[in-house]
Amino acid sequence: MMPSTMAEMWTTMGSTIASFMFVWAIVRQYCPYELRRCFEKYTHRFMGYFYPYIRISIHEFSGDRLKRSEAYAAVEAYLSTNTSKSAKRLKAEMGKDSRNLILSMDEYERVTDEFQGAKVWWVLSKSLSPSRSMSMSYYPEQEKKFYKLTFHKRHRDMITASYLEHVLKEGKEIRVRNRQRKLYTNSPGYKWPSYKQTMWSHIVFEHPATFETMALEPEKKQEIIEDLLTFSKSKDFYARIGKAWKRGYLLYGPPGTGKSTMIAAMANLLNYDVYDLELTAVKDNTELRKLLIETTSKSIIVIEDIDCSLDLTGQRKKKAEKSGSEDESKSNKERKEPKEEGHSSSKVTLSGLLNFIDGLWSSCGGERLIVFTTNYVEKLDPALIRRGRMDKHIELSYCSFKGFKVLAKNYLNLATHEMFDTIKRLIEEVKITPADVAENLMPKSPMDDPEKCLSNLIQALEEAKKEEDEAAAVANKVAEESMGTEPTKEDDIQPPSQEVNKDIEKPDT
Ligand SMILES: Nc1ncnc2c1ncn2[C@@H]1O[C@H](COP(=O)(O)OP(=O)(O)OP(=O)(O)O)[C@@H](O)[C@H]1O
Ligand SMILES: [Mg+2]
Repeated sequence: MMPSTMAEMWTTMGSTIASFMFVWAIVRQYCPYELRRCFEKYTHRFMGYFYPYIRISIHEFSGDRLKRSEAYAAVEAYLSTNTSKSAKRLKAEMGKDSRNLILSMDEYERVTDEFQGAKVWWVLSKSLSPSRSMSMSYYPEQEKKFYKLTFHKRHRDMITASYLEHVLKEGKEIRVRNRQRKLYTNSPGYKWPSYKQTMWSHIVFEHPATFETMALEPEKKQEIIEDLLTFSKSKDFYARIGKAWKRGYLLYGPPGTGKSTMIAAMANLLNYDVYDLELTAVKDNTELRKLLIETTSKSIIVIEDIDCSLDLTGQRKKKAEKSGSEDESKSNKERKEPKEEGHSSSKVTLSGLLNFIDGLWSSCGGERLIVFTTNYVEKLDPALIRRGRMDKHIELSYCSFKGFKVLAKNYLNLATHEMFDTIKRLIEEVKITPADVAENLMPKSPMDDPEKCLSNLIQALEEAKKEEDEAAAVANKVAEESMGTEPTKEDDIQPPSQEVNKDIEKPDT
């Protein structure tokens, strides 16, 4: 019987579609994967003739399977704030600073959104990867999640041109606002290949360091802050000059001068994640590249003690053999020596590392800082730290009086004090690291008042000065004696103990 009115025609069509949907739901539940795919294909073709709606899917992992899709993450964030208010089943995840819960729609939940008068529907769906039907599959079985956007075909142009752009833009902004920053590390226990398993493990990044609390010359501090902020706002500039949007920082100086602290301050200033890359745990250059691909935008990739991580200088082994006995005499305050055990397990080469920093892959993923730290800047291969790779070299050195004042404000809440004059005189004569100053300013018992802490510091400075003077006197005496008698035997001259800390060793020739 032919439908007599428009209303009847729509009803008939509606019930046909509903029947198809019902059959499809059964097929989806019980049929093998191949059969289901085939059924889906022909159903979609058939429905395409009658169905006035268009569907767009945004998958969590794209075909390359390497990286979570940015579009998916942006849609997820957009829906978490904009539309999940109308959803009835929600997922809750911990938000920024572990203070609030972020709600987002649960699987198969459907929400409605409106844009410029058009109604659209979002559903979070999932399908099974083919491996479920292939028992010999290489990859473990996986669920593939995707968002489905449905809208009427008359809105096609508007949705594809404006609405999707609006969703992505807003979603990205929400992600930056809400995201809990993370500290990642490359886990040695990771087994490759495993489908979609990330090579990084992470915890929440909660380091409290800021540039404000760092003991540093104010001008230097300001220069670094401006450099970082300029970088973070220079997307268009980098695009215009045809350069990947990344910047390399080399932080060098003796132990305890604030290199690691500065990395935390950088991350806090820019609101970036931190990837702490342990090079010795990276098997080879290929694995290094995979690690790089998995890092996200707005992040700092850190390689601490770069000179210890790999045989990057070509002089490392020779040095280690030669300086065996010297090392024993050095205090543990001195600079770290290379970790020999790392060399045997890691086959990462200098060229692999250079590629990591500025090869073709390094431009994937956007806004990134690469930071190296070292105690031995002269030992590094010049190719590794040349400008363009490590764009900014920052020396962190012993504590100045201005640096001390920052620490006194942080630790004792003192802007000025009569004992400051004595400290100023001593600190200008003695080489003391900010870490040592900080340690002396730290109250050791609840009874310790600021005066007690300041006098602890003065005592430490006086002792250090005495040691320096004695060491200098011994060195002078030895020098005088050797000049007066035998030809100079440089090996016999012991440098003053503080000087050992301070000077960066010259590379072997
Ligand atoms: N410039 C600084 N400003 C404020 N605090 C500092 C500074 N330098 C060091 N400190 C304090 O000393 C401690 C050690 O500093 P940090 O770990 O940053 O030194 P480092 O230069 O990374 O040393 P290493 O070369 O041994 O890794 C920090 O916890 C911090 O409290
Ligand atoms: Mg450090």
